[in-house]
Amino acid sequence: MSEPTWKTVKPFQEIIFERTGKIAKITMNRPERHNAFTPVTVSEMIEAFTICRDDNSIGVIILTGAGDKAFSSGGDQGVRGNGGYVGPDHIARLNVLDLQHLIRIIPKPVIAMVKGWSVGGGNILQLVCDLTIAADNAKFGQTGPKVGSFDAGYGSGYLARVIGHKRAKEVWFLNHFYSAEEAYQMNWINKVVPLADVETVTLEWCDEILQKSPTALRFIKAAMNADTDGLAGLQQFGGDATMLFYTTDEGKEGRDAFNEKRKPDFGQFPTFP
Ligand SMILES: CC(C)(COP(=O)(O)OP(=O)(O)OC[C@H]1O[C@@H](n2cnc3c(N)ncnc32)[C@H](O)[C@@H]1OP(=O)(O)O)[C@@H](O)C(=O)NCCC(=O)NCCSC(=O)CCC(=O)c1ccccc1C(=O)O
Repeated sequence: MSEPTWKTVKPFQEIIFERTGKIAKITMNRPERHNAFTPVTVSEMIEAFTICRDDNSIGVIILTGAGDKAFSSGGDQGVRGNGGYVGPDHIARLNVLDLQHLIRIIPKPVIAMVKGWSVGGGNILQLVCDLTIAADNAKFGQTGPKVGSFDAGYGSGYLARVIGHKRAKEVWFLNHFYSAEEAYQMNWINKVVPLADVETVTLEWCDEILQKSPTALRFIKAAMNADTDGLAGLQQFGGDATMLFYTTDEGKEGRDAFNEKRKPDFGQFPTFP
């Protein structure tokens, strides 16, 4: 595979947002803090993911951290205030929860490309991505109870679905770090590759995914989320079904009949067993 040419999509302060062809890459860019995120980092990621969601020419998204030492070490404890993390607007917030949700509902595959530390809220971001490819220097863990924090949402319930309840409690109660190989054995991640190959392999997976039907992938993602996310997941799946229905002649007949002030003729459309 030839070297990719990454082009900046939009300049940001605390992330890098690039693309090569139909592949977007969002990089948390605070390597001096092991890519710990602030409210600014998170709101920039939300903006970049939203651009990816709306851009029809982007088919798959990579989330990663700058440098080889860390994917992310979670919320920046230096800007943790009273009730959340504080940015330039002086409001304490946990906007990473909005980002987790966005990664879950964005109807395109999101791949975490993990090098080095994947810790705390950073590791939850890795968890909520659809797939994770790790370099062999990656280390995974939750530190919340050590630093006075916890994630009782995806970070607990979804983690338990992914690696099992006993393992998830071990992760949260003991706060150990796990090697990439251990994380792979626990089904926490999809693949471990040498550090030097991690981007090449991630791009190969992206290229394979891009050969597949985007609508099929969208529904597979939504269906799996519906299974784990309750009514919110079903809402997402239902929204996708409505979107498809709106593209059918039967759906359009309802709209057209209303606008033309006539009775709709739904009998003309086939039904399937
Ligand atoms: C990751 C470490 C184990 C790496 O250790 P080491 O290799 O020895 O590097 P260090 O020398 O410790 O770190 C280098 C440099 O970076 C600074 N740094 C590292 N992590 C952070 C951080 N999270 N915040 C601020 N700064 C950080 C470190 O101080 C060093 O700076 P110097 O100036 O050189 O001293 C180790 O670094 C480590 O344990 N880091 C802390 C990990 C951690 O506890 N993270 C926070 C967990 S809590 C969290 O993420 C909450 C997230 C959240 O918002 C949330 C809340 C509620 C619900 C959901 C969420 C959610 O995120 O989903």
